[in-house]
Amino acid sequence: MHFSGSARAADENFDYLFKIILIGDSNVGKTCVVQHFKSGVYTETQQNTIGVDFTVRSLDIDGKKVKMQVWDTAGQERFRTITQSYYRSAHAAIIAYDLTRRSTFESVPHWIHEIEKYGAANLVIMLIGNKCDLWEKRHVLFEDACTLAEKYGLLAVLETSAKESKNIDEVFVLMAKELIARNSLHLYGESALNSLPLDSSPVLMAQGPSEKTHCTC
Ligand SMILES: Nc1nc2c(ncn2[C@@H]2O[C@H](COP(=O)(O)OP(=O)(O)OP(=O)(O)O)[C@@H](O)[C@H]2O)c(=O)[nH]1
Ligand SMILES: [Mg+2]
Repeated sequence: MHFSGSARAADENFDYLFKIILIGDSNVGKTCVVQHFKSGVYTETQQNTIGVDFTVRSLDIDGKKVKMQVWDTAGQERFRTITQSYYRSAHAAIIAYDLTRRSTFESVPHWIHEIEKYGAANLVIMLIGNKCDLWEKRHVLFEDACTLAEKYGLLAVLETSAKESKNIDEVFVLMAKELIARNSLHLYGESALNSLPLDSSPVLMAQGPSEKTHCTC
């Protein structure tokens, strides 16, 4: 198990700390997504993750410092018992599939059941379809992902590309905003309800924030 995050003293000042677990089948690109989020860099070949890797990046959301602690888990079956032990203390989960491999999308309900089994109640769940740069090899329609997200009450579906820098920061910013909103609700009770959107349907982003229904990447 590797721990790649550093906890320097300067990093200890923050308004919010959120722990996010990143799950999904092996080779869907979880590590590439996290590395891009951390450093803005895409590295072509990754080693399969062993156990769980730990990454931290702070975001500025409306003037608040939000520390995002991301647990990049191994998708390989043999590490399941290790990764399952991380669900309990996560605030949110991101499930990744590879939109060029249908089987990785068909595994998504399995990953949702894992969250229900091992995670805290009402964990925020987001779905990402990675490798949208390979649109010619697409085997999962964005519409199918939206249907699944609605069925399971997920927060959002975004199609991403770690390779071509598409929607990576958007995933984590959207998650941070949702967690801040929920945290405010917890702290301030019903008055905070007024600041939340009433529509609970998933946020759907095929590529950019302005394109909500189809993928052109
Ligand atoms: N074309 C393309 N390839 C990608 C993208 N993201 C990752 N890959 C490639 O997909 C392969 C798997 O990426 P990883 O990030 O190691 O996959 P993982 O989900 O972390 O796999 P495990 O650690 O085994 O769970 C690598 O060869 C990457 O270069 C992407 O956005 N586009
Ligand atoms: Mg990995």
